[in-house]
Amino acid sequence: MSGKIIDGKEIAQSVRNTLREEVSKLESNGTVPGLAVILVGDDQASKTYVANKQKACAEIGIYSVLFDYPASLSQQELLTKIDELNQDDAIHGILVQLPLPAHIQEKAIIEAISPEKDVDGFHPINIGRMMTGQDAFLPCTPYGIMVMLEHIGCEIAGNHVVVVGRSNIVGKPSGQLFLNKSATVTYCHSKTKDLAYHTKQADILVVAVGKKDIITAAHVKEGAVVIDVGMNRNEEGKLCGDVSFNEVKEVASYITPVPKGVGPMTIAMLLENTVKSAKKSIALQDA
Ligand SMILES: Nc1nc2c(c(=O)[nH]1)N[C@@H](CN(C=O)c1ccc(C(=O)N[C@@H](CCC(=O)O)C(=O)O)cc1)CN2
Repeated sequence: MSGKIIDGKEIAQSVRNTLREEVSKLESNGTVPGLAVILVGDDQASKTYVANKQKACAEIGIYSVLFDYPASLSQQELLTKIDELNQDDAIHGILVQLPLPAHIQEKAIIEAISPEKDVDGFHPINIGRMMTGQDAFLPCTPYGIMVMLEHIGCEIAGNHVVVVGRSNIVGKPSGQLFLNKSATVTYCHSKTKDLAYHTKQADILVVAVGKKDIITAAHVKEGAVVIDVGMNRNEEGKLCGDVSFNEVKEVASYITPVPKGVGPMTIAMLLENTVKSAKKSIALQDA
């Protein structure tokens, strides 16, 4: 079997096309969705992601404003800016690009963002809402994975999903979203004994570890759907995921590539959350 490649770039484009129409309707009713993007420090990859997020906003008519700070910014200065943005009616979403410099506590920053503007879906209130099946801003990468699977018509209920990785922004919430859709979910991590035993049970395998080639063909059941969230560089400096793509695609029924797989979906879902927040703010004004 040779797996079909899930084209994240194409699916993200179709999400953006739908959003462009929604933004134009909002605009004609006097609301321009607004996103504040906060970048602290000089991390090159973060600069690229932030630039891509702003470009995607511009393409569909979302107003975005960048606050680009040096790594020396204090935690208090950042908290003050977030407080100001929480109160700014032109801003519907606030995004603080991660990782932050070591002297700034990620938890304190995430918790300072109003849950109603938390378009990254990282605030404990949104995580709690997601866990209890309430309406919430969903974390963009896990949300993007669900949209990709829906796009290919992948059955979730009753299927066994194995998530490799337990980060707060990808692994843990991905498993929860699958559970919400009635999958049987197993989490694997650095202390898991016999990783291949578990991953071979997966109908859907999600890999978010950040280690090149951690998943090979020997880890994958014939016909499984494989979602690679890894973002690594190989010996030649080229982007690659956590999955040995060339060999696993021969075993999987579907597989996401890196690049042009999950990454573009992360940005598309950020736009989706920002538009959702703008719509909610209008509903609140009208109530
Ligand atoms: N505040 C946040 N910080 C971080 C998040 C997040 O969702 N919110 N996720 C990651 C980084 N990330 C988004 O910020 C992200 C990573 C990768 C891509 C992407 O489109 N990748 C491309 C390749 C890009 C390249 O050439 O370097 C692809 O896969 O095709 C988008 C977003 C950590 N921080």
